[in-house]
Amino acid sequence: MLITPGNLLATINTPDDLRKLDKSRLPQVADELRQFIIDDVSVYGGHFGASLGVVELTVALHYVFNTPDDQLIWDVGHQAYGHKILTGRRDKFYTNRFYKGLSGFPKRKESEYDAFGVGHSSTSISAALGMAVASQLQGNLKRNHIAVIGDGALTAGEAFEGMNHAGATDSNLLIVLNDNCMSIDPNVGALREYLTDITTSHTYNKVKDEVWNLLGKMDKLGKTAQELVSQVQSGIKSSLLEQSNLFESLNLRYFGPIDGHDIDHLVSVLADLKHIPGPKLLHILTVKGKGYGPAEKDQTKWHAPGLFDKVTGVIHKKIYDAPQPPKYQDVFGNTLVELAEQNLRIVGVTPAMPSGSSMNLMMKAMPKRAFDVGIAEQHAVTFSAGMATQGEVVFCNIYSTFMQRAYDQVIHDVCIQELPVIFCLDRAGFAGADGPTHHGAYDIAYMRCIPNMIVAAPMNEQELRNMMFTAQSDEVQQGKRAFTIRYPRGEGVMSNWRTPLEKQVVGKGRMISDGENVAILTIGHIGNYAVQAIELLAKEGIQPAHFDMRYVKPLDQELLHQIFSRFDRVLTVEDGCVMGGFGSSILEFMANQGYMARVKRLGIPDAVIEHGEQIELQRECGFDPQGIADSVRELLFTGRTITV
Ligand SMILES: Cc1ncc(C[n+]2csc(CCOP(=O)(O)OP(=O)(O)O)c2C)c(N)n1
Ligand SMILES: CC(=O)[C@@H](O)[C@H](O)COP(=O)(O)O
Ligand SMILES: [Mg+2]
Repeated sequence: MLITPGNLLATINTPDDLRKLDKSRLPQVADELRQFIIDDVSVYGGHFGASLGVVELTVALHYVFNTPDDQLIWDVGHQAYGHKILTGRRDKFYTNRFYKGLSGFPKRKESEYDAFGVGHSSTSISAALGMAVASQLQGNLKRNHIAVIGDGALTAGEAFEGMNHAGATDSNLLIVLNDNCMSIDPNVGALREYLTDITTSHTYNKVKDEVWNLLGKMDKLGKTAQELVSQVQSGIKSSLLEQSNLFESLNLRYFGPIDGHDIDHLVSVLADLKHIPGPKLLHILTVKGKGYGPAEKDQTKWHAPGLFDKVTGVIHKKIYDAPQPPKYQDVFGNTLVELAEQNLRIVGVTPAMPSGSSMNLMMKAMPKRAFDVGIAEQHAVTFSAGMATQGEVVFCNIYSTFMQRAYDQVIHDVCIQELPVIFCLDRAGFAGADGPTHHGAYDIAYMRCIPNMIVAAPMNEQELRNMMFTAQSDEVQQGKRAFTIRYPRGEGVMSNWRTPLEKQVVGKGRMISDGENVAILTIGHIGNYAVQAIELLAKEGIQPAHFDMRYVKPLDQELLHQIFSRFDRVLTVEDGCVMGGFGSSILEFMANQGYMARVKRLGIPDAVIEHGEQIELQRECGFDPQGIADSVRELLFTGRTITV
């Protein structure tokens, strides 16, 4: 179903159409754009509040700057729906985040207006600076390079690395700081306090007024904006602006704060800034969810609300006849609180995903022992390591994809120092509609090669609880190895999941069902698909055996010896990259032990797998229940696959 645009929006197929309009018509464009986003997301889903908050900014940027020649980069990109709609993708927008449809994030392959692919936060400044420096090297001094970054994304180290470098250049870079005082959950940390102070400080507002007054007189005075700005700045040389403005201290000219919903003012300010060379930062204040009451009120819930009734603001909930399994994240959150009540040394750490990881349960129950550290995965890991040196039992929960940011910290700060930090990697496997930037594809491969690291994956909720229980036990903590537990986005399989906690033997797998001719070895939740595949095969009289290995590292060697002495056809299944993953670990075992067998490995291939529902992507990669059954048939009835 196409969403019907308003009359004016319907005439805008590219930013060129927008730029032909009189400035007085821009508020109408913004209103229609906002309505279009509400209409679309209510029916098709996706990220919501962030895009509503930057509607005016989006229109103003495309109006003032000469996109796509001017390079516009949206940090994270979850707020770029308006940008997509104005840049030729309005009629396809109903496919946003669907299998084979538009990506939910800017993507270079999708449009020339998407200057840089995003999804993970805080890359925009570095990328825009790289482009700006390249433009300089190529003699193009006119091109503008704009990074739009949120206050949440600004908490990450990479944003500061970019600003630190930018301030030492004369590159043509504009950073627009979109400050809405929110990350997904409320933004945290000293920087948030600083931005609030700067927003409310009389001194800054006075300075800001002086700058804008002068810029406003630019035409009459016949001076260049550059001259005027330096005039203002030299006038206040030793003032508070230079001494204590964080951005000024980094050599970025600071402008603002201004109202990011006043489109008229935004356009004038951006038009002025366009003529000011060098690195500069415009601080705008916006409201996440702007223009849609419920989203303004509960900004966390409306970050990505799912489908909703746009008139009543009621978010649709699926109705089931029977109790449904909980999400893995909730099993994690509840079990953590349960464990922390008994073990007073337990602490929790999340980098900016309290709701997404359900760490918010512990933050609420034990506010002093659970920490949201901002979008700062590297810091989260080293901070955890620091606490572990003092005997704290740390559960550091990071989405698998975001843990990629903190790889050095895992090796250098945790494993080399033999610190038993517990990493709970949520969203392991396909993330679904968020797509390749968010798939948790690589964690098995990147964790299992690190010394002093245990890697486990639960097949169900009970297993997750038991793995958490095991990881925090004195015996395992004293073993001085880090402990990774990976589990997927979404629901488990047990409606009655509050099972008694039982300690596991680290590195022990289990047989799920016995069979003949083929052994299926699985790791984690995907083992449930093997169970379904076996049910399908049973109808044909085929009965493979199934083993849930539980631990990728250490592998259950005893069980593997039993398996390879009985089976010469083996299928491994994982919801992670095949290269270097669980299946590879089985091949290594075979090579080391001298076993010969036909082995087929199912998992995520060496390719970028796009977005779609998890099951669609698993099907594409051949490890949905049907695909697993097909592979068993292939091992049984067709030629060789892999021989070691
Ligand atoms: C490296 C990384 N960590 C975590 C996330 C998850 N995440 C996506 S948006 C977001 C909040 C961003 O806040 P902000 O930049 O202020 O943008 P807003 O949503 O407020 O517009 C977070 C934590 C991410 N995309 N990348
Ligand atoms: C844009 C971003 O990175 C997050 O909003 C992400 O989409 C959250 O994913 P979940 O919905 O799985 O928590
Ligand atoms: Mg924000």
